[in-house]
Amino acid sequence: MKAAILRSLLRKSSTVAPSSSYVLRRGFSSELAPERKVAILGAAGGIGQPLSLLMKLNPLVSKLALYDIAGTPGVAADVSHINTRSEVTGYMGDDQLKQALEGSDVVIIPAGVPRKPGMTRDDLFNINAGIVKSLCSAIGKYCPNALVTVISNPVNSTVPIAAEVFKGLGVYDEKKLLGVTTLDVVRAKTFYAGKAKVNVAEVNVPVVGGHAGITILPLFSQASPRANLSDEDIKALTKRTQDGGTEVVEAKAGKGSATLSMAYAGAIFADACLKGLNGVPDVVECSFVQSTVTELPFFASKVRLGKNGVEEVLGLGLLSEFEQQGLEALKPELKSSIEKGIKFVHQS
Ligand SMILES: NC(=O)C1=CN([C@@H]2O[C@H](COP(=O)(O)OP(=O)(O)OC[C@H]3O[C@@H](n4cnc5c(N)ncnc54)[C@H](O)[C@@H]3O)[C@@H](O)[C@H]2O)C=CC1
Ligand SMILES: O=C([O-])CC(=O)C(=O)O
Repeated sequence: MKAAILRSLLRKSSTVAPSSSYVLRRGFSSELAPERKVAILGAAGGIGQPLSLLMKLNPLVSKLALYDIAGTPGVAADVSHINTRSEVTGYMGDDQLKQALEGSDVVIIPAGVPRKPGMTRDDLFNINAGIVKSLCSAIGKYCPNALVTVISNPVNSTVPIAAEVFKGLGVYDEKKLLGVTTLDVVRAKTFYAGKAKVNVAEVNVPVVGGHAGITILPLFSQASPRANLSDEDIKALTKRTQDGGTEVVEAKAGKGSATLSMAYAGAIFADACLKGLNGVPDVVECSFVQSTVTELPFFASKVRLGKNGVEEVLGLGLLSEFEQQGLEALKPELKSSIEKGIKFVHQS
C-alpha cells in the first residue's frame, strides 16, 4: 500500500521515483543506493511539514535533517516514526543550523513568509531576502558542495541572492543552485489535461521564464500528448497557469499560499536532483538557473540533472508567436527582479 501510494505520488515527472519495492525489483535496492543527506530549512512551515513527510517516504534519502527557527522537534518526532529508510533529526534555532547542514547533499529552502490576498510575490522581498541571505551564508560555510533548491519567494530574486552570497564566500557553483518552478509545471500539466481531455499522467508541458505572474511562460505549443486547442483555450490556460498561485492565495483567504501542491512539487524536484546525483541518466526538469538561453543571467527552462547538479541547460525549442510575445513581455520584469536580488546582497 505504502509503495503504491509513493509510486503514484511521485510518478509523473519526466523522472519516476522508485518506491522501495520497485527499486528492489529493478535490482537497485535502497541498501545499495548511496547515502544521501537532505536538509529542509523551514521544515515546520506550511510547505515544510508535508515536504518533510514526502521526503521521509523517498527511499533515496538516508538522513533527513529538519531545520526551522521553531517547531522542528515536534515535526521531526512525528515524521521519524514512519518506517522508511531515512533517519530523521530535528534542529531548531541558529545554534543548531551548522549541525543541520553539515554533510548535506541536497538542501531545500521553503523558509520565509507566504503571500496574503492582494500581495505580489515581490511584496515578500523585504522579509524573505534577508532569510534566504542568512541561510545561504550558513550553507556556504557548512555544506558548500550541496545542491541547493530554493522555494522561498520571490524566486526571481531569491535565487540571484543565493548566487551572490555564494560568490561572496568563494563557493558559487552555478550547477548547484536551482530555483524551484516545478509547481508551475505541475499546474500547467493539470490544467492542460483538463482542457484537452487527455490522461494527466501522460502530459508534459515545459514552463520557462521565471516564477511570478507574466514571467511564468508555459509552452503549450510543445505540450504532449498533442491536442487541437483553440488560440482562446491556449490564452486561458496560460493565464490560469500564471495566476495559479494567486488562485490558491485567494481561496485560502489570508491563511497563506500553496503548501500541499508545493510540497508535492518540491518533493518531485528533490527526487529528480537525487536521481541525477546518483547517476540516473536523462533526468530532465524545468528550473530557474543561471542561464545563457536568453540575455538574462537567470532563466527557467528545462535542465538535465546529473552527478554535478545541472549538467546542461536546455534551449527553448520552437515557440509559437503567442509564446514569443510572452517571452519578450516577461523580460523587463524578470530582469528587474534579478537585479533587485543582486543589489540587495551588495547593499546589505
Ligand atoms: N517556489 C514556489 O513555487 C512556491 C514558493 N512558496 C514560498 O515558500 C515560502 C514558504 O511558504 P509557507 O511554507 O507557506 O510559509 P509558512 O509561513 O507556513 O512557513 C515558513 C516557515 O519558515 C520558517 N522560517 C522563517 N525564518 C526562518 C529562518 N531564518 N530559518 C529557517 N526557517 C525559517 C518559519 O518558522 C515557518 O515555519 C514562502 O515564501 C512562499 O511564498 C510557496 C508556494 C510555491
Ligand atoms: O503564489 C504564491 O505566493 C506562492 C507561489 O509561489 C505559488 O503558489 O506558485
